[in-house]
Amino acid sequence: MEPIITDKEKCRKCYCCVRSCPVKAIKVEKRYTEIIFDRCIGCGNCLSNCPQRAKMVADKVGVTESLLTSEDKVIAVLGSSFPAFFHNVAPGQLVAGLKRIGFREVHEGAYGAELIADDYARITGDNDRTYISSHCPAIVDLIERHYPKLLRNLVPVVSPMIAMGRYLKEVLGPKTKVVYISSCIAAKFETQMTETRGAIDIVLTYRELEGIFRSRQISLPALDALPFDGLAPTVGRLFPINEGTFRSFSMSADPLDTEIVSACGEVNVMGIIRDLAAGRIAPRFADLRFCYDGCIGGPGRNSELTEFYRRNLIINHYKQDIPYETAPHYLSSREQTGLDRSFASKHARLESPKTNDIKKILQATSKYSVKDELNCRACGYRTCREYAVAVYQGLAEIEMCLPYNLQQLEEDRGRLIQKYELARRELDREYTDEFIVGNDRKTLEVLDLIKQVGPTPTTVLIRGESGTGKELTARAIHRFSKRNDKPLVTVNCTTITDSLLESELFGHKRGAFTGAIAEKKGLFEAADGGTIFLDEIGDITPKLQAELLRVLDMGEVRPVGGTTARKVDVRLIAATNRNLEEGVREGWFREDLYYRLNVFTITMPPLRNRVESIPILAHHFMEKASTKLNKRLSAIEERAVIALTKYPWPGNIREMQNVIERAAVLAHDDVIHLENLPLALSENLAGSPTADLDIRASFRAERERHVVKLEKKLIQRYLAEANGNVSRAARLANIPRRTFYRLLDKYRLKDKEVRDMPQGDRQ
Ligand SMILES: Nc1ncnc2c1ncn2[C@@H]1O[C@H](COP(=O)(O)OP(=O)(O)OP(=O)(O)O)[C@@H](O)[C@H]1O
Repeated sequence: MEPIITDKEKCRKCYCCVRSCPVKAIKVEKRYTEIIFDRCIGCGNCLSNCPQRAKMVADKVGVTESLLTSEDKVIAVLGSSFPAFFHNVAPGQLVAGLKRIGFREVHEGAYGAELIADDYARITGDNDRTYISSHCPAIVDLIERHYPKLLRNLVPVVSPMIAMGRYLKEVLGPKTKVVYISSCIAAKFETQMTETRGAIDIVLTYRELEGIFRSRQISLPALDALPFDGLAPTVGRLFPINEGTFRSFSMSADPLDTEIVSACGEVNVMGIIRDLAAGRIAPRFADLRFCYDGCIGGPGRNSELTEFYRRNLIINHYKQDIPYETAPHYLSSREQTGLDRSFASKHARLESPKTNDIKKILQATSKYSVKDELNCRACGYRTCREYAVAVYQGLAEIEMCLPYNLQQLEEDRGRLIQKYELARRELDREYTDEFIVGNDRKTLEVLDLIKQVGPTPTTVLIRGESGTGKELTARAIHRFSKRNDKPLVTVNCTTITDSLLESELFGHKRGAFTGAIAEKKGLFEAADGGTIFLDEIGDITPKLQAELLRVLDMGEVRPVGGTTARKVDVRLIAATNRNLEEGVREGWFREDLYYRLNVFTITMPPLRNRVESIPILAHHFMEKASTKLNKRLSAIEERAVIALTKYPWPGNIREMQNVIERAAVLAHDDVIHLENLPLALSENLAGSPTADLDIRASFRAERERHVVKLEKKLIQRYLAEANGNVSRAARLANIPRRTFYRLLDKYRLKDKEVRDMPQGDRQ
């Protein structure tokens, strides 16, 4: 099993591991990130930097436990940094704890540094080439996997850990099992290498060992100290701290000596390795450790302690007299141990992209020029180009680019808003689709015009005061048209600013104006095949008028910032309450557009000219209000109807609808009374000289109301008797089917069957 594992469920693809990996050994999969072990150097950065703890050390506790219960002689070796981890207990108590869990002997790994000291001094004294220390397994991996050119510069000697393993097996026999305990993750990788395999059986972290003590309920401070086994190290105990190599190997370390380079920590080490590989520097010896603060800063360190404190703990341990009980066989065998090692190139070469490949990848993430390359590092790579190379090599994904993602989201948002708007408009149409109510001559004339012009492709201009039903008429025209299965897009030209209206109607290209970060389709395109209703057309700018004329003349739209036009098939219905003729005379409305619009005009009469329809409209709005307010209103008091008919209605039908809704709210019983109407209406009625007229009007209104109710009930009854079959219901009623449909429409009795019936059947 690989030493580091990924919990795929926990990984949230935040790219922290990608960002912190010095050799980009992380592959981004669809839902998680994975380590590429051929490239990994075991530095453990991905472990320390994963906020979700999705990257974990593969647990070696289980195998250690079963080894301890076997017949084998199992020896524990404490890495030289152990005093900087187990700082609350005496070293002897730790030894006692280890023996309690079954280790036969406990050694200090620091002795391993002393084992290799002579070889180091000898080899690095030979100045035929630059030597790079090989005691840090992450450095060895770095060179073997990424800088094979420097292989010959590595000191051909094993690390202190491997030296200890080989030494112990030499002295105690090859069947002895050695468990090495340290803060180093790369050590776990090192034991698996062909060149070093067999020396150490298991590498545990200090934390894993702590876990074993906990599970066995062993409290170290409560134990009596026991002596260490084997040979006691001296200067080797200083090995884990920064520059400890020189003390442990008895080498001189003059800070002014440019022949010797000593560095620890990723940034420093990577810089030196690059310099060495490029031949920029050629010291006699480069002592390198990948972790900051040396081996006391390993990924498995005690991070509750500061570097300074950890360092002091090591120095104090070095100065202490630690009890040892050395068996005689340890005193003679040291000379025989073979401590040399070889290195091999494990360089897994990834295919390098060509300039054109990089360009294509950059373009796929909307980077068309150098200016677009933000190098923001959100993806984990230092530059957009490094990231593009990783995408090419299959290590990264296009979706990792944050600015690109944001742009995509913005585009999607734009598309969704547009879809939502269309859906909302359709829903509005579905649920508020109203029929034109009124039985006065002028309303009937309007209905006739709608029926005539509806099925034609003709542009219609609807004129009339505000609230007279212009939009209702536009909807009715669309319903009567052959396009009624396609969208009706309604736009109020005064609700958005002129510049936005243009892009709203015709769309825009990316970068057409500040904020146009993505291309957007316009409403004309959204209405393709259907109808667009431009309300308040008298208020659009001359520039927009020109564009509109172009759409009407050529049947094509040109997006803002675009050079090419797109064909659209849209029927235009426009409405205005402004005097366009005056506009033409005064120059604020283009004459050519005026003539283009004024092909078929429907003028909506103001409510004051359709007084006859007021009672029926009032009842219609009362029913609407009942449904909306969930009230059972059944009548409007006679006096109230008269007051409604006498009022001049400056706000037309909309105003009346609002008045009735307000009255419906105020009504205490199921009748709207005069008192429920606004004062302006009731006062208008008081002392009216036309009382007779009022009574006549009220009689007509009452009769109309009763007739309407009766008619509706009859239609419902016939429909029920015919089980919803309209043809049969019409036969039962002995009226033409078409008339029956008209009545169904009038009373909004469009049951499911009627709706589902093909259009032709309804004629
Ligand atoms: N003949 C009618 N029958 C039923 N309801 C009507 C009628 N005319 C208008 N309405 C209702 O009155 C309200 C105003 O109508 P509409 O929005 O069509 O008027 P408009 O002339 O387009 O107004 P504006 O000029 O302010 O845009 C709507 O709720 C509409 O349903």
